[in-house]
Amino acid sequence: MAVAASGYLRIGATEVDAWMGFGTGVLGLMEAQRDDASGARYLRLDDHPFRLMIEPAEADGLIATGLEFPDEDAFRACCSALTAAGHDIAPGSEAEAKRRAVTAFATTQDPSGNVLELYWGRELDYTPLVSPQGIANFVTTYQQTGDLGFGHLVLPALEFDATTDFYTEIIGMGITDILYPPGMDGAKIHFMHANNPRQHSLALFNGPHPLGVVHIMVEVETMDEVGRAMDRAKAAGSHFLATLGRHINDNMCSVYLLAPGGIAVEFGCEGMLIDPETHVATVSTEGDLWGHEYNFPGMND
Ligand SMILES: Cc1ccc(O)c(O)c1CC[C@@H]1C(=O)CC[C@]2(C)C(=O)CC[C@@H]12
Ligand SMILES: [Fe+2]
Repeated sequence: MAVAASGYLRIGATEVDAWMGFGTGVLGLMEAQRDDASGARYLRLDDHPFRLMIEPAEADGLIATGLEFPDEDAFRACCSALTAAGHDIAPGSEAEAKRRAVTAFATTQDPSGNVLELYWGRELDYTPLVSPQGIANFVTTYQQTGDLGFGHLVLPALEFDATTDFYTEIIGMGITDILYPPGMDGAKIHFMHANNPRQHSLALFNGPHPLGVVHIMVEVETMDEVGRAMDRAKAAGSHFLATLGRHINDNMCSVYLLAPGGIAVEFGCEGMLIDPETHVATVSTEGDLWGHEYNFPGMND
């Protein structure tokens, strides 16, 4: 029943071209050409046909998170467990599955209302990944073969305890660590891993977020690629949501940028891996070894 990875994100954008310009020009992701009459555009990080789907929308924000299951049995078992626990779940049509390049998927919501697409059987893209910014590799695999997923995301979870139980008991994630961020009274973050070594694939924050996602993260192999992305972000006039810093829990050295429309994107390197089978959850009272000075829009006005 354990989920394999955070596979893809569907992002709604009021200005799709601007998002694509940021995705390719600043983040260095590759645009994937796919037949799509809806005006959606696609970004690749690896051999998955896309990891980010950027869709024209009335409002900016996260539309859905695609969670990958290892096979049909695991996918069906999770769907059955959701139904048994009283959650609404809607099967995706064949055409909708084709658009996502998956064999089958089903849509549901976690108890805080975050939309999830559970899927299995992705059709891979064999054409070489060519980053428009010359990034050799995004970190989505380990030991050549294992899938680490696209990166990670943090979802708002007002129903914090019920949502945590939903991911650990039904989706099959494990708690990696729990953070009480210093200076944020009552704030709590649950970092959770899927059945792969990425330290966290999905985290829950016990507050609201107008965009439906607190941030998303993509990882590169070297500090130089983080630095080069910072130069491109500066040249493009992107807002830096946080300065360069290194997290304690996953050792990630990263910077946070704002994409057009406002979604925060963490861009980092050197993320630590864990053994999902044997990992023991810990509790942190600090988020950073150094850096990550936040500058939320309007904070210093
Ligand atoms: C603390 C931490 C560890 C690993 C991560 O990948 C990571 O993103 C974080 C920071 C999480 C978190 C956030 O996303 C938005 C703003 C937050 C709530 C803060 O203001 C402190 C912690 C931050
Ligand atoms: Fe993060």
